[in-house]
Amino acid sequence: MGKTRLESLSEEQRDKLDMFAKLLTEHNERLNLTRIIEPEEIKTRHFEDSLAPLEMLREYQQNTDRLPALVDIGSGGGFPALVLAAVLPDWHIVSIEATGKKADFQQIVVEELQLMNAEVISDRAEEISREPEYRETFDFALNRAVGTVSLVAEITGGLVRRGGYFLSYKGPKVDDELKTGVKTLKIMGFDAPEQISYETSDEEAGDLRLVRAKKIKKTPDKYPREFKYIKKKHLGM
Ligand SMILES: C[S@@+](CC[C@H](N)C(=O)[O-])C[C@H]1O[C@@H](n2cnc3c(N)ncnc32)[C@H](O)[C@@H]1O
Repeated sequence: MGKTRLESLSEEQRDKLDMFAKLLTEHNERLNLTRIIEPEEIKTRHFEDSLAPLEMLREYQQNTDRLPALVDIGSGGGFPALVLAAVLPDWHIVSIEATGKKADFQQIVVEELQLMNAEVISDRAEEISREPEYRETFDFALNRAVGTVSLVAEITGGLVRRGGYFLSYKGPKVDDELKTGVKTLKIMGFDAPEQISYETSDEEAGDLRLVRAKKIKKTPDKYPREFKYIKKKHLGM
């Protein structure tokens, strides 16, 4: 394999990620942020994995004359949102996390790493998705390990501007999820999704894929529904 995504970062960016790993280890026992605690695993399974769309995001940035914005929902201990914020200083990065103590930890990371481009919101993504301030404003809406494509598409679809993208970090089970997910994405205003395989230097990581769909139409105002309805019956089922 050529240079890993981590090796291609600047020394300053790698120092920030080292500081992030230290904070994660220090706070993990009290907050139960992650089961991944070995330093090498934090590097590959959290940092390198979070950086999977880095080239795609850089390319998108080169083709826009605005400062781009990205939202990550259900970011837990800050993945992928704050890793991307540490290496993409020109992007405005919003991290939405429902559990208050995890969002508080992320705020500590933002302050310690001086991530001026990052904003942490302690709330449910479907609530923020209905807010006019955020509705249809993001170039990318990301999610990793939050729920099925259908569930996250309804929760985040309304946050994406036309021409922007839905992006989900997934594994081989996604083929099954996409049976309903494709329909949900269409209802939310997206084109048919594509799958992009990627690797990290963790040889046991298995089959890793990014699912990406482009927003081509405005999301109908009635979505997302309240969470109890989303959970009861996925859109597109
Ligand atoms: C399994 S963790 C994944 C954390 C992180 N994305 C990662 O990959 O390490 C899922 C997180 O999503 C959060 N979450 C679940 N539903 C959410 C929602 N509707 N809005 C915001 N956060 C949500 C949970 O609180 C939890 O921290």
